[in-house]
Amino acid sequence: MVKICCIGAGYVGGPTMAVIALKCPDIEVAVVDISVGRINAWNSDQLPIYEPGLDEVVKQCRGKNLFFSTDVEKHVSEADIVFVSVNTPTKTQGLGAGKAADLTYWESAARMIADVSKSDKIVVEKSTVPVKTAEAIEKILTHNSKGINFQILSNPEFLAEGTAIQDLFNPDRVLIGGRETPEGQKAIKALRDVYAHWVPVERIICTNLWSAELSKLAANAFLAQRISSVNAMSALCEATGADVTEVSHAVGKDTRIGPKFLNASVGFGGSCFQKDILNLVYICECNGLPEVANYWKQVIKVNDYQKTRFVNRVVSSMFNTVSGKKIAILGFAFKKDTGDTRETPAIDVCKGLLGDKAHLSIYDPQVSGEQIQRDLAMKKFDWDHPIHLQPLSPTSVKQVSVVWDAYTATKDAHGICILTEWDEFKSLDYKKIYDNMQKPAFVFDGRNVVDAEKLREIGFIVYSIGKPLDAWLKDMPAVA
Ligand SMILES: NC(=O)C1=CN([C@@H]2O[C@H](COP(=O)(O)OP(=O)(O)OC[C@H]3O[C@@H](n4cnc5c(N)ncnc54)[C@H](O)[C@@H]3O)[C@@H](O)[C@H]2O)C=CC1
Ligand SMILES: O=C(O)[C@H]1O[C@H](OP(=O)(O)OP(=O)(O)OC[C@H]2O[C@@H](n3ccc(=O)[nH]c3=O)[C@H](O)[C@@H]2O)[C@H](O)[C@@H](O)[C@@H]1O
Repeated sequence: MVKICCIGAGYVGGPTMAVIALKCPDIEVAVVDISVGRINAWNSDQLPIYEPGLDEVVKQCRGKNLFFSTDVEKHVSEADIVFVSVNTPTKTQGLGAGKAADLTYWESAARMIADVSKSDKIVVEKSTVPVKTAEAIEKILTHNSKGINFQILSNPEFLAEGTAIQDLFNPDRVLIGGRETPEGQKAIKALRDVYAHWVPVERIICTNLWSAELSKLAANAFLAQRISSVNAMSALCEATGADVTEVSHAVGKDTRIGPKFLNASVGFGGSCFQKDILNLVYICECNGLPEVANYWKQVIKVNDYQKTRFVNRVVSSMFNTVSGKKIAILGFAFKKDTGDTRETPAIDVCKGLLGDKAHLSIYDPQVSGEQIQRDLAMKKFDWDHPIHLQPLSPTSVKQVSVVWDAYTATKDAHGICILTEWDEFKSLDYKKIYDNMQKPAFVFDGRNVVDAEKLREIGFIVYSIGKPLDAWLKDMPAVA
């Protein structure tokens, strides 16, 4: 029986391995992690991450051919294929701080693999890494190998949170990069055989190592660039009276452009877009390509601009101050159907409003108060280090309360900011909410989820990203 071990039981390692176990009953899969809490949660009824459909997949295989364990060394030494799916956050200190990927966790995993291995292994980069990482990993493994043969493959993951199981069941493509030697090709075939249990072979793309590594960074950069493009347009729409939804629709109808990923928003978030683009920028700079670096940097600058623009819109609309005012924040996760808050635009928007002395009442159906408090107190880039290495929850940020339903959050509020597109925000009883708010009552829809016309009929002053402005808002222009 082929044995797989995955180092890192996070958002990628957990769901990916659960699906491999489900689709490949002839393979034994062990997911290992140094975080005892995370592994305990994977072995309980309350999984450590919220992902639609994940519970069922885990329930079907756990204890049969899927195991979660903290015995990292045992499972690595027994495995034929070792996936490495550990954090690759942005460096916070030293050379390349604020841009380069921090490969500390990857390197320590590689050294451990070399230490405990007694048989040949295929080592698979699942984490997103800088192009050429495989070369460094190869060096670590071969210099410490005691004669064991390691083949390195790059097999980046393209799943999106909230749809991880769907994406894994039916991926657009699986990408496998390896050495162009007979041994490298043999390793590629072994991994292709795993995916071929359920992925049509024409969707399994095999390349050289560097193409696979770079394709992952490129894919995330292209996706984020689309959002920054539409968000840049949203500012121009507000200035001209065009409607960004109509513009996106018209642009996306061109089959060369396509309709997906053209929703204007308060900004993109999530653990990867910013981190991976910063990493790409750093690699370009290191390779003497400042023009290319600046081109991609602009995607992040526009994203920051969009968040600042939103905060300024809120403050300027409310008579240029939110000091002492209650603002309800609906949604804190970086997108719907996940409890993940890493690099969520809500952090920057909340910090911006707190900077203007607002009182925030925050509601998100999947994010705990403790997490929100930690996020609002955390330093930039700390969020993507392993949980057990993150700062313990500090004292709560005063002026912030976290509540468990939208009606409590909005009671007596002066304004509402919608920052995540949770479906439930579409069907709230906005009449009831309006009646319980201070007047004039404002809604700032950072995700274009509400029916603005209906809300205006109720009496709200409504701001929707990239849509023609209410007369009130026109009179109070926001400067980003
Ligand atoms: N979150 C996402 O949707 C996606 C993430 N990625 C990439 O996948 C990688 C992992 O991301 P996530 O799963 O989100 O991270 P995560 O933080 O959820 O999980 C990583 C896990 O690795 C563990 N770990 C770190 N060092 C370890 C070691 N030496 N031995 C054992 N366990 C160790 C940590 O304790 C943590 O539980 C990153 O490179 C990310 O860029 C790629 C595609 C999608
Ligand atoms: O490498 C990764 O981590 C992953 O990053 C993204 O996945 P994810 O961040 O989970 O979620 P997305 O659906 O891409 O959304 C990212 C952010 O963009 C925002 N977004 C998305 C689409 C859109 O049209 N507009 C928009 O503002 C979302 O609200 C969210 O804040 C990519 O979609 C995945 O392919 C990739 O594997």
